[in-house]
Amino acid sequence: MSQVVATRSIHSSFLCPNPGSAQPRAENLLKPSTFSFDVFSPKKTSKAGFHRRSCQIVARKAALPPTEAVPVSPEDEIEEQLQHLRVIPQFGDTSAGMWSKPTVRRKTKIVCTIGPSTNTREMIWKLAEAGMNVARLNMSHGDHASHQKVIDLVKEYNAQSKDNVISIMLDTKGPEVRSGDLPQPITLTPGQEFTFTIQRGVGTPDCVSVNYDDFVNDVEYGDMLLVDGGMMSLMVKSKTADSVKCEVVDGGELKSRRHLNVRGKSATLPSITEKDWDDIKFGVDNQVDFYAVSFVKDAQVVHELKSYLKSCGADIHVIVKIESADSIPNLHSIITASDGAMVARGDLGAELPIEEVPLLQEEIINICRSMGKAVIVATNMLESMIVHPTPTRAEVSDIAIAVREGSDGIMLSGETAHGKFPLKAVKVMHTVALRTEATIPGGQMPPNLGQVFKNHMSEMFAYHATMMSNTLGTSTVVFTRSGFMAILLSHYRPSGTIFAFTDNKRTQQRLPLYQGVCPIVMEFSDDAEETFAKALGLLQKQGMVKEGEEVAIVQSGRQPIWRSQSTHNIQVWQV
Ligand SMILES: Nc1ncnc2c1ncn2[C@@H]1O[C@H](COP(=O)(O)OP(=O)(O)OP(=O)(O)O)[C@@H](O)[C@H]1O
Ligand SMILES: CC(=O)C(=O)O
Repeated sequence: MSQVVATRSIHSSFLCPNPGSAQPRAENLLKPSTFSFDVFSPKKTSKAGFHRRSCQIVARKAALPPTEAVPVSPEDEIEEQLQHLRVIPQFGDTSAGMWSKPTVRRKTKIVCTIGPSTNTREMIWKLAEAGMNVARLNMSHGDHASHQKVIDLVKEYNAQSKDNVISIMLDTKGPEVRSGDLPQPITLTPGQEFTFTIQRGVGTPDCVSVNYDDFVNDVEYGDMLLVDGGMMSLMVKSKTADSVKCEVVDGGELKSRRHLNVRGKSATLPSITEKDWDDIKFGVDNQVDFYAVSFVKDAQVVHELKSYLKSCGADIHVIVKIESADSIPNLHSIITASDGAMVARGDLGAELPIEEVPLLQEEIINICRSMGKAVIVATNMLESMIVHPTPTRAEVSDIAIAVREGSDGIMLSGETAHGKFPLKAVKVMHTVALRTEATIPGGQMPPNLGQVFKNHMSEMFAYHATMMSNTLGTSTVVFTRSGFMAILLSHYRPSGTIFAFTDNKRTQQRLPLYQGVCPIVMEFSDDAEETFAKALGLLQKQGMVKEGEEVAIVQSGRQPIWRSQSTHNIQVWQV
């Protein structure tokens, strides 16, 4: 087995699948003068019989003479392995084997809103097996008892599942403005006069209550009011101290408790209402994994929530929902303060002109990718599947675009909450994402590579592990306590799966949202090699890797597990 060693540059020896402009920049940013690299090429057999045969790259801070050595040995099997990665899955592919589990093989993660169609034990199990990675609880609907039941079921699923884990995301109601209850739906016709009042309990054919006292102050003559994100629209004509008189522009059937937005304006309500704080506390008590915070307008609210969570010792990550017109000028600071963002296209397309939505989607994904934050694209992704068993072509294209743009997650709302075909919707999303991913070249780097994380050494190792696994066509195995290194690797979007081993259940629970990460909980022993061998044995037993396959093992990150404080390394092991 030949082994070629390059001694000059660690980068020039790697075959970059995407030799674009990011490469030279990456080299400059990531080439530290104070680190050295060793390659250990002899074939070794570990205690458990695995071969650590290809190479081991180790960096120690200024501890070794400044020589650099790296293997550049695309071996005979590599083309075969790359071919394997290029295999294009077909609709309904049920082939067993190393990649048969949808949740392992697909990289883009699926978020499912749980509601009346899916809140049973049977449906949670079926959704999980069909490919759900994150269960979303929408606090605009249901009560704590119904959400508690879902949380308990997801936790029960996680406890019994050997190789799959579902995160729980609690989505706050936020300062939603809604119309009041009506005894029966009202038909609104274009040109008709219709009034919204802040008086409570009004529901007649020409006037209905709104749940927000400042509504009259927030709207002005000429404003366009949208019902249900634009299903109907009304132009403001005049107002009094307690009511707003409108003319119907686009008519339809107005039902009880419908969403109201003012085109181009956000309500002057706080992003986190009293109800939201109550729901957040419910999330802390139940140790959910993520909050999706509705109608965030500035970073201040994220800081406030994070300091509350810190004060209660809660390890829950914060995803900001970008859906408010006021959030757009503050996108950078809001996303910087958060752990990720959701492109909440429903309200976003109501508060802003609808043609802005695809542009903002791309911009938000790019900002998140460049900051190493998670990003989810949400709403209407398979809307027609609420009532039909097959999607429209436009919906399929919409999923493909979100995947190509590099979203970590894609979300189903009404499709799984109250739709007729929740499982089919998940399967369509899975298949479309998988098919699209098969066409994306590996190694597409975020634009400001090397500048995001202060922990430069970990970033460099994430970069090199990605290059190495892409070149050799291997998966990556990482050992992580906080999840940091797995998230960092995901940020580099390696072609193979990132198997993230952790001894922390909370970390395992959080990682399913991240692109390409397959989290596995396992006890770590005091001996690194023994732990590596145990991890590979487990992957092999679950059919996630097969005998003879190579994997890149990364030891890096903020908190050393076995290595000494200043030593990081990448090894290639053969199963
Ligand atoms: N926990 C729940 N209990 C009951 N119904 C639910 C629940 N979650 C969602 N739904 C139903 O599924 C629909 C779609 O869910 P989604 O999360 O998209 O709600 P939404 O964005 O708040 O929509 P809407 O404006 O209709 O409330 C909701 O409108 C609601 O009818
Ligand atoms: C998801 C959500 O809240 C929206 O699209 O508005």
